[in-house]
Amino acid sequence: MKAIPTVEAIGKVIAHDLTEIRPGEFKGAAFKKGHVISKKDIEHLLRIGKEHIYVIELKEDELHEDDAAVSIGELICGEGVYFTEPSEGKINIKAEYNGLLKIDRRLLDEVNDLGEVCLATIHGNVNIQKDGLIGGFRVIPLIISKRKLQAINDILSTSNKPMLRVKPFKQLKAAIIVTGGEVYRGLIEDKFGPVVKSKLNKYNCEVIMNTIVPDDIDEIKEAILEAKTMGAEFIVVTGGMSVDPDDKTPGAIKATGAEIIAYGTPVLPGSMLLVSYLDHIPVMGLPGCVMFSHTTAFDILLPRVFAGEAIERRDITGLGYGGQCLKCKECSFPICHFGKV
Ligand SMILES: Nc1nc2c(c(=O)[nH]1)N[C@H]1C(S)=C(S)[C@@H](COP(=O)(O)OP(=O)(O)OC[C@H]3O[C@@H](n4cnc5c(N)ncnc54)[C@H](O)[C@@H]3O)O[C@H]1N2
Ligand code: MOO
Repeated sequence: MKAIPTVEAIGKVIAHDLTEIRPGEFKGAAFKKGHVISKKDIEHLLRIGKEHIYVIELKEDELHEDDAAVSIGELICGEGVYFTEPSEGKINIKAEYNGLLKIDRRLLDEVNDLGEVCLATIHGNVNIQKDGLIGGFRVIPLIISKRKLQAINDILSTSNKPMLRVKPFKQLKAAIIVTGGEVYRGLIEDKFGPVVKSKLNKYNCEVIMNTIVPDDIDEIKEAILEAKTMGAEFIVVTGGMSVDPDDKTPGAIKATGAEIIAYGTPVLPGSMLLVSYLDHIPVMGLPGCVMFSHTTAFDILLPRVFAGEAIERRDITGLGYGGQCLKCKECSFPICHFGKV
């Protein structure tokens, strides 16, 4: 810190907040610590009685916190991610459009581990809305060494993908196949199809087939294969997922030749969910709880399906940590721990 005449301070960084009081009108910081003094500020500074001020002198290899935040924002924000103007050294990081938020956790941890920086985010793999807040970045001190910026750059260059990205959702054609003899015979009204449809509609999805079949392996299998022939890019089969003799859905999905990624997910509700791929088309078996519960394993996986991600076994088995829904009175998912790993 160094005291200099105010008239010589253009381009210098103010070392602490400077208070202005205009009786009956205003009391507060006229200039914040860290502010870079411009020509138009000089008159204002003199008006509040500052003929000399303490400034921080940036050395050749140092950066002001605002400049550091902008430089790092440019390094970490990839496709579909933008950041706001720095304010008090902090940028907010937001989504350019709706999509699946991807965060490289290793890069995030390594950057924070450097010290003197703070990069905080929400969890990844969630459906993020346009302009939704992804996180914030600031450097901890008022000035930071350019070497730190280089170190961050070095960490980020160990990956061929940016740390933060938003994958746009695809407009998939979907098929809903409702199983259950009681529904097929009209003993009860189908309540499952509409629940699934409304969940798919949130992703601008076109439902090209919506059919009801009895608990019969061949009929369910044929319906799945027909959906594929019709051009379905996502096939959902409801009901018949547990252990009763009439529960035929897992067997029927298998009989189509689909590769079963997981039958059973460590998620409650949603434990009996099945994820498979039939020639790269995701085919899911949905247990009764998806109709009954507000939020289940199905909601956790949907954004990934619509972003075109291939779901692997480890993606499913890793859901146990954070896989218990607390069934809050008002569901705030995805703004909760559910489905976050
Ligand atoms: N012994 C065990 N029993 C159950 C287990 C288990 O692990 N061991 N898991 C439970 C869990 S978890 C769930 S979830 C359900 C899964 O049920 P299913 O997917 O087999 O559902 P269904 O038996 O087909 O139906 C259950 C219930 O829901 C009604 N239903 C089904 N489809 C429709 C529809 N389209 N519209 C209206 N209502 C529908 C159906 O009539 C039944 O009442 O299994 C537990 N059991
Ligand atoms: O598939 Mo069930 O949730 O766990 O109710």
